[in-house]
Amino acid sequence: MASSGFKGFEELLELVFSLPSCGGARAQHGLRLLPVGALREALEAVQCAVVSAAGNTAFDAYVLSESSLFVYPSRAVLKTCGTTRLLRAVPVLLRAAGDELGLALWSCRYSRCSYLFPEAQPFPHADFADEVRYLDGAVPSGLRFRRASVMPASHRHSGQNRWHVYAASASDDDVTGKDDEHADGTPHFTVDVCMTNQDRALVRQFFLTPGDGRTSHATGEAMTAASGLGDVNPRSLAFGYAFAPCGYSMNALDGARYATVHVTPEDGHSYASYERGGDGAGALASIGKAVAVFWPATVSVSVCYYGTTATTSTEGTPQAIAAAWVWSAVADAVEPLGLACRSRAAETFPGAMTVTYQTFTRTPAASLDMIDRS
Ligand SMILES: C[S@@+](CC[C@H](N)C(=O)[O-])C[C@H]1O[C@@H](n2cnc3c(N)ncnc32)[C@H](O)[C@@H]1O
Repeated sequence: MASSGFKGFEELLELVFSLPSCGGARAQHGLRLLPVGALREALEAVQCAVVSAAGNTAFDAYVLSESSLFVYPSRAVLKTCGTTRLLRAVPVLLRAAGDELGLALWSCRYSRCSYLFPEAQPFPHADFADEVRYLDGAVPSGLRFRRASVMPASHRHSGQNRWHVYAASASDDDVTGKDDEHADGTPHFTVDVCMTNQDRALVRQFFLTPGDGRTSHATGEAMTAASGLGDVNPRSLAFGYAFAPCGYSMNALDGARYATVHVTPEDGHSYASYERGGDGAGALASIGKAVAVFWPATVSVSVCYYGTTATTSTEGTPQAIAAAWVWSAVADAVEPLGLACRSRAAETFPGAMTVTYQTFTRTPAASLDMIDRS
């Protein structure tokens, strides 16, 4: 943990592998067949550990001491925070997937917001240029389409949060056909919400009560229900975990869709994140509910989606969705909570991936009464 407090914004890594086309267990279960020892080695390199695990027919979900890991047959999504070294997992996972399962990397995506305490980060995380160099050296040369960017391109003011994205792909076409989530036609869409300066009374719910003799899982479950987080994605099965003396992490599973929430409630550097991967409409609709749980003074929302499969025309054919449509859907979810959009950006990356980024701050006229908690 950073000496100046928990660092807030997490970093997110998504690795997508090509599954064998010949059928069999490796094609069906892919990365889910990785030995426990390989996952442990990757997490040791990152300097975090599993505190809780769950799974369904589509994927495995792990709550970590520092955030979360999701393992699908062809995809690993690793989110970490604090002073972990997320990128150290890349060579370990690539080697294990190749040696143990014969799987080759198809695409890599890394993203993060500006750090609250960049000086507390270990190499290569203190500087985005170092992170990009590290990733360029770690991913196979066959991923020849590569791009790194910081959004928005220019600062409006010092201290403005910006979204850092690196993507590398074996193809410049839409990669979603490689993704197990698409086997059932579900489009690939990830929403990342970062919230700071939450309402103090609301985040007090994520402190343990002195003398509470329950387990971290039981208290986490109670926090999920009491905070309203359990209603954000009501169809999903949520696994909450309470840290001592405060802090909360939760993974939720709903078919091939995941959601994850991480809360640092300490005064002075309070932070919460909400991420949901899966279908576009459901993910966008859930943003407002997640923000309402924390009522933060500042919010940033990043949406990542793949070009041609995110929506369907009236004729039933896939069509690209415009970044402007995503901006407007995000604003419709967040602005009724008394937050106003301060900046927005959109860029395309290898693999026909589009990333949008918007920042919002609470308006002077906003009040908690604007939130419908029914
Ligand atoms: C739930 S994690 C979420 C991290 C979040 N992504 C961040 O960077 O702020 C952090 C919260 O759990 C608390 N915590 C307590 N023990 C912890 C531990 N062993 N590892 C990580 N966090 C711990 C921290 O004080 C903090 O409030």
